[in-house]
Amino acid sequence: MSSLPNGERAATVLSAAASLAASAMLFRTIASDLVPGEVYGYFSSTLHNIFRYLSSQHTIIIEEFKGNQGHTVNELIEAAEVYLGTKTSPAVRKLRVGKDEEEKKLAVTIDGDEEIVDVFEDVKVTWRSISRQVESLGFGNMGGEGRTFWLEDPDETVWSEERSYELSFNKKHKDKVLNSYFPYILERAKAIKEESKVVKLHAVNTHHGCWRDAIILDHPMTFQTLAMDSELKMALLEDLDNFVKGKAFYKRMGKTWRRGYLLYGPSGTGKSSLIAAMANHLNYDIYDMDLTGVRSNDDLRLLLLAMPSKAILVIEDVDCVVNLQNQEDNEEDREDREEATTGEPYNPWDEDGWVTEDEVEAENQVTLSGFLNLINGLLSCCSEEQILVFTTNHREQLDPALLRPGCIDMEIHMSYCTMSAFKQLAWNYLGLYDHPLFEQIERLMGEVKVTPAEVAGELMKSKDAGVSLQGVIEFFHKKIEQNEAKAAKDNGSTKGLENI
Ligand SMILES: Nc1ncnc2c1ncn2[C@@H]1O[C@H](COP(=O)(O)OP(=O)(O)OP(=O)(O)O)[C@@H](O)[C@H]1O
Repeated sequence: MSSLPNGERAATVLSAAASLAASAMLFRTIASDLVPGEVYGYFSSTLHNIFRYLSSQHTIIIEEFKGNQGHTVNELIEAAEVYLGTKTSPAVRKLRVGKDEEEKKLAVTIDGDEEIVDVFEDVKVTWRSISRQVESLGFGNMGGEGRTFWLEDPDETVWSEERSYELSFNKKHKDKVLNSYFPYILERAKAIKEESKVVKLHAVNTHHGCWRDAIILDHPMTFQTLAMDSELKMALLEDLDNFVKGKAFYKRMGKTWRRGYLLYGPSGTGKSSLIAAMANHLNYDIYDMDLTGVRSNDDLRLLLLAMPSKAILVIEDVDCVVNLQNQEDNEEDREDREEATTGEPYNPWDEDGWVTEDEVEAENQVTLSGFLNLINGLLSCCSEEQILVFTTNHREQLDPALLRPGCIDMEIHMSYCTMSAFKQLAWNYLGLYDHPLFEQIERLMGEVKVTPAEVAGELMKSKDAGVSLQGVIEFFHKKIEQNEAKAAKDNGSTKGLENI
């Protein structure tokens, strides 16, 4: 046992440690001074390889940028960030949280130097996030997609953060990690982003023949709140879900991964509401195309090509596009008219042998058959996972070409309000399952047709269930009276005609 007092003993220990460190440094300096560089390098890399060989672990590094210039953001690092954001544990001390307007949920990512353990098919993978400050000349990076920026002065230097991930796992699983785990992460990250994305509505910019900047579709309608025949609703939901899962099926059949629906029924029966419910259910954006506003087949082609997958193309009131349906007949009429005016056979060529401007314009006009040819030809090879929805209030006026399978695969009749639809509306607006006045309403519903929109309008007038339902009953009576008055008037005018 030392007989030195405590203070002196500590001083002795410190001075011994200092001299040991100094000796180690001196030894390293002498070794690197005396041993030639190549030999020193050879030994150190051999030692490193021996350690690597002896270790059962394999390490993969995922860097933020890839490519020769190192300016292309690595897709895998972004996918890893999204994926690891769902794998955080209380042990992770630092997280980055953000949300942009186009996301429904918060985006969580790990920040700084952190470690996360993930298990994939019994393979334990340890992730380490590394962030380091790098000096860059002429361009800067603020981290993340598209955040590389060029500086005005190319000689200016900025410091920016560069992220990377280091994964380690048992080396016997190297193939599994490369061939199954990474593709799984890419898929999962895509799905996580899809779940979080908000639904948007795109409309055509008729001046420029392109899609306008989209707006967020904040439509509350869902299949839970939509009032329609419950069997039809179930059938449609099943059809949509089968479509989403049908990639392999469509590929096997050699068919384009696309499904067409026709929604028909009177105004106010919920066709637009159903489209919103479909978009919310699938989380697909809506591309609302007014075909009469599309100037030419060329514009139409570009618009269709610009539509991504997971999209719903909506052509509303397709019966009103009557000119479009008859455009080919109109074309013949135009030629006949010109022949009658000029008294000469119709000639599409000018005196220099060029096709006239009128002719070019007429040729380029959008027609229904042109539209159908485009979606069956061009779209079928350039797109997938798209839904076409046509709506009409007058199914009987549609061109039979449109109703052929391959264009419209399922027809959905949106009918006047039925009792089951009424109950759904009463639940939506008043939170009612049942009420003594329902019986009277059911009886009246057998006497007169009302649309769900009309019923919804009445139910909205009061929060008091009794007052609101009484309002619906009065509405029914008024409608019956109006119908009777109209029938009497029509009857009167027919009798009048008979007497002539
Ligand atoms: N089936 C329904 N379920 C729930 N609400 C409905 C339904 N039908 C109509 N409504 C209500 O009525 C409003 C108008 O309906 P919607 O625009 O969907 O009808 P529509 O058939 O598309 O009419 P239009 O043919 O005139 O475009 C909706 O915003 C909704 O509040």
